[in-house]
Amino acid sequence: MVQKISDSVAARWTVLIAVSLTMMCGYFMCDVMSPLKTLLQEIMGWDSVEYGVFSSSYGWLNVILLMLIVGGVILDKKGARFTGVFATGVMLIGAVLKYYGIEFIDPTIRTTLPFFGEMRLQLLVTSLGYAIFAFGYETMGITATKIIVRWFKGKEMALALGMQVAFARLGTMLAMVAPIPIYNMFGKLSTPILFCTVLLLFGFAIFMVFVVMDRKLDKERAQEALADDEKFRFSDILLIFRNRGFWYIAMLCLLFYAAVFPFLKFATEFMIIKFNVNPEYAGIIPGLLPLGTLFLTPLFGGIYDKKGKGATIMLIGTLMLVGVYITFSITGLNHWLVAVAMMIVLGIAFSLVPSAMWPSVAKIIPMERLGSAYALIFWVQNIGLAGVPLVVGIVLDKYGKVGDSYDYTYPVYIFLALCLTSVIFALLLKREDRVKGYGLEKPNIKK
Ligand SMILES: NCCCC[C@H](NC(=O)[C@@H](N)CCCCN)C(=O)O
Repeated sequence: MVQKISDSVAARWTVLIAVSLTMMCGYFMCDVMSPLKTLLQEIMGWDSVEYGVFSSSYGWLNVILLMLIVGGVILDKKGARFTGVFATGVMLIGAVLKYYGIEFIDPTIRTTLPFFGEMRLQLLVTSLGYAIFAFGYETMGITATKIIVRWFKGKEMALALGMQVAFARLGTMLAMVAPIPIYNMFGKLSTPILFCTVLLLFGFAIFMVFVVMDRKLDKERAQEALADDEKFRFSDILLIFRNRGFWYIAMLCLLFYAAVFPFLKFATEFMIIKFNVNPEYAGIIPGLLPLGTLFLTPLFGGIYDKKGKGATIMLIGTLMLVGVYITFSITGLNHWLVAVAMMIVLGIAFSLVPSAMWPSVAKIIPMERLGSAYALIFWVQNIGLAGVPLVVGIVLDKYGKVGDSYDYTYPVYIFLALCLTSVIFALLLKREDRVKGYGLEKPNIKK
């Protein structure tokens, strides 16, 4: 049998590292504003609703204009190399616009928009930048997943997917920990964004390593009769829509991720207000979450590969998240050690669910529809990623204002409701697996 470049362990792990590093830079940019929420309020005058509008702009293009689905189509039509370069370029354009908004636009200038009414010009431009960035970032997310499937199919795929998520968490951790020290060093709110933009440029360059190697793989594969298994087809969407297991996992993804990533957008301020943490170090506690997931996601992925129990792993993860938000909701529990302990539990939950969820999609949806399925799940998930921060911002502003500060009781209830509902979908998925025999409880590696 002819050896392909993807048969070389060194080559495929080089590809994984290159793609994961590009994504890591994207994850850093995605959450870089989160620890700056309080400073945005103090320096630029943004209130919680405005911060919520900014965070929800994540879905303006991806969800409302269905651009995430367009990203999936581009991926099919033009392939992973083109789409990766395109998506990283789009991320860069969005990042530059976001930087421009914060650095150069006077926060007092207001503009009037049809339907939306009056708003800060700075908020509008920064949000547009974030919306463009999010389109590139999510498109790159689907592209990265397909690249890993393409290079690792039949090999250590779940471990590779787990490693990519681990790199992603490193990016989120940087976003939690680095912005405030960078701000303190340079005294400007825009500098952390500039820092990320430069890193993204590095991500763009490193993606070229993949481009070169993948071109080689393409040449080798051209000699084989390739199955048409990586295409995005509109007809596939209907077939996926009829699959109940898909909906259970998509809803679980929507609810679970909506209870974690949007929380991180408010977590630094939450640590300051509820646990009286010094603002200078407040980002470090939420930063513990990605730190733990960094090591645990590949570990749990490996366990799923060898021992199975995917549906149970997801159920345990959602139950742990419920425990975290119940603890956060108890008024008297406000020692910073409780915050640290809960972040560790949250980190374990946030490793369990993704490590089992992403490989499980491949057991529910046949290979030829997997690309479409990932694009659709990302789209459903983006509804929560975009909508929940806006709802939390509005709730904080309407019902949580306490002088210049906020009471986070209602937002914690919102997050608790989201994860309680996710438990229901985890249970439904487990039952559907028993009925349909998807094999979610079976190991991925066949003996
Ligand atoms: N190979 C599958 C990787 C998915 C990882 C997953 N990412 C997402 O779900 C993205 N749609 C967006 C996450 C938003 C982060 N700011 C993850 O667990 O990160």
